[in-house]
Amino acid sequence: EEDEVNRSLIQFMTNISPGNAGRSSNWSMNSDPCTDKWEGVICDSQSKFVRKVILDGLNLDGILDAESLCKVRTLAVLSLKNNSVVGKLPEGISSCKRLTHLYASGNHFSGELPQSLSRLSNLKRLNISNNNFSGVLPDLSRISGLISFLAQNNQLRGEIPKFDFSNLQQFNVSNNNFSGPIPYVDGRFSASSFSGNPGLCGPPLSNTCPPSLPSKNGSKGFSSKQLRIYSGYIILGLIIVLFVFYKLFRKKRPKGEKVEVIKKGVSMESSSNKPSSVSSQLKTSDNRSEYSITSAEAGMTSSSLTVLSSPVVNGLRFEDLLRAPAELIGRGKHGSLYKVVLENKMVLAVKRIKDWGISSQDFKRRMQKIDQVKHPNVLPPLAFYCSKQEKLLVYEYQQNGSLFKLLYGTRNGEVFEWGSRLGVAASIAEALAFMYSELHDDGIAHGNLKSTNILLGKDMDPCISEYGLMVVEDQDQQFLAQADNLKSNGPSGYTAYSTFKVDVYGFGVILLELLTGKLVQNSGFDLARWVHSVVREEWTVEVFDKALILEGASEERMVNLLRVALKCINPSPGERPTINKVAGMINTIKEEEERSIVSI
Ligand SMILES: Nc1ncnc2c1ncn2[C@@H]1O[C@H](COP(=O)(O)OP(=O)(O)OP(=O)(O)O)[C@@H](O)[C@H]1O
Repeated sequence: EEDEVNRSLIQFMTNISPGNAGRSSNWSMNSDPCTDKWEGVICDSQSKFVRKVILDGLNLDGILDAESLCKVRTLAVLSLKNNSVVGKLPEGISSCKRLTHLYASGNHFSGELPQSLSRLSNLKRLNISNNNFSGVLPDLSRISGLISFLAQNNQLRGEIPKFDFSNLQQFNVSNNNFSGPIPYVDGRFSASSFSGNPGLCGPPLSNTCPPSLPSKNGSKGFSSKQLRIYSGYIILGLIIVLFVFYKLFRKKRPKGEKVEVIKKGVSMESSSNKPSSVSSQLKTSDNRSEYSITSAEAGMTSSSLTVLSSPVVNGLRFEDLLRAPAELIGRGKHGSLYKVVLENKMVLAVKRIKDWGISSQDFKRRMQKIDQVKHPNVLPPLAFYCSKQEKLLVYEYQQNGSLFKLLYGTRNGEVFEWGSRLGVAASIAEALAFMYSELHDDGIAHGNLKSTNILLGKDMDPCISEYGLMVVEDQDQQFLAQADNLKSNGPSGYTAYSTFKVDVYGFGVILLELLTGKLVQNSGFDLARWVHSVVREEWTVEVFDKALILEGASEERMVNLLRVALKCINPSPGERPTINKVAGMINTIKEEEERSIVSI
């Protein structure tokens, strides 16, 4: 494999300097790029893996052969500043999956940027300024970790993608042919980042955008906002009519009959005789079920669905949920999860909670409390339904799956590299610290923290789901029993306090999973014990995920994170650090990591 790296690098060099201009002298097949210190090649501290290729200002006048270069799978930094490289930035650049820094400024690159560029999910800095690039930009806003994008002095056109400007430290697209409104830049960038694009408008430039054209299928002069308002009235009217019908209708029904939602194979706990008015229409295919309910019941039940503050599902009604096709996608200890596709194509995840002895009032209060605390890395509940028999929670469905799947599923050749893992750990810890600071007095912790409950958002940002839905997992039963004893004659809320400590344990297990890539089945205990036993022998790389070692991740920082994990899974809850402390420790590691990368 080493030979392959040598051959690939030399092939790359041959293509980028066909006339031998500026070719570094000591690249040859019978030497080693790391130990023989090839000019422009920088390796990891143990001289095992090529990390950076830096060939600035060498009059290179060939093409960028990404296919060869990207065979060096450990490459993180490519810098070709101020040469005369020609041709396109090739589609194959996306095979350099670990690339964090790509500097191509000051060359003669031309043509469109490849769409595949947006798949370089680990990219932090991208500089393509001072070239002849043309065409529209790929959707680089998908790269969530991007902190610098410099593209000034090209001939790029089209609209500027909706970057998350709050994450960007550097941004410049001046002197191109971009057009249309500038996305909201959060006051972070000035006109100079956008100037020299005659078609661009809106702040921070001083020209205002022309009013947008009315839509073609002209709704007789209604704006979409007006339309929404009017349709809201119509829906409200319908609900009132339904309600009146329901009142009239109910008088004729025998007393005591309960309305029930019946789903495939899962009949409701409360009564076994199905009321005649409920038809249960079930599809036979596995895992698919359809709820069905008569309009009279729909009229009644709609009043019990509480839609929370998120604007995403404005006007959602219980009937909408019942009518939509629902697919069972998980049946856990605490209930089942359905994927529900609404008529308007919106996809929801509906959690049906099993056996939770909480009163409706307490449940409501709890959900409303949680709804008031918002953090970008915590999936907010959109709505909940609560009756004696049934507790449902509605979330937005997350297409990108869970951390569990990312770690253990088939990865399609995607790498989940060290920097991203560290980022995930830091984001979750920070989000938890924030939630706790807001919800501590109410004693609402997560309660069921594990990698299936860490979902990945659109930009692969981690998102904690099912916050506050559960009370406490098993592993601390002993401690909880003690806590309960204390509680009966001690300060109230002690159990709640312990729930936060249980979360810290759960978080520690997630850290272990990130570090080892090993499966923690249901208990989490085996992995913890195994790690302890390996670590007792001596600090060793045995425990770490092979992929991390191969990538050349810093052993020192992995060990530091392992130390944090071990503190979190301390068998005695009182000894575990607070999540604030944990977040602080992880951030320190992350800062060290970032310093080590940026220092080129
Ligand atoms: N909002 C969502 N969008 C997409 N997938 C989700 C969503 N919520 C959960 N999932 C995924 O669906 C699967 C089933 O979820 P469920 O919550 O039933 O399982 P669990 O977390 O293992 O069990 P439990 O929470 O009951 O202990 C999990 O793999 C989870 O990652």
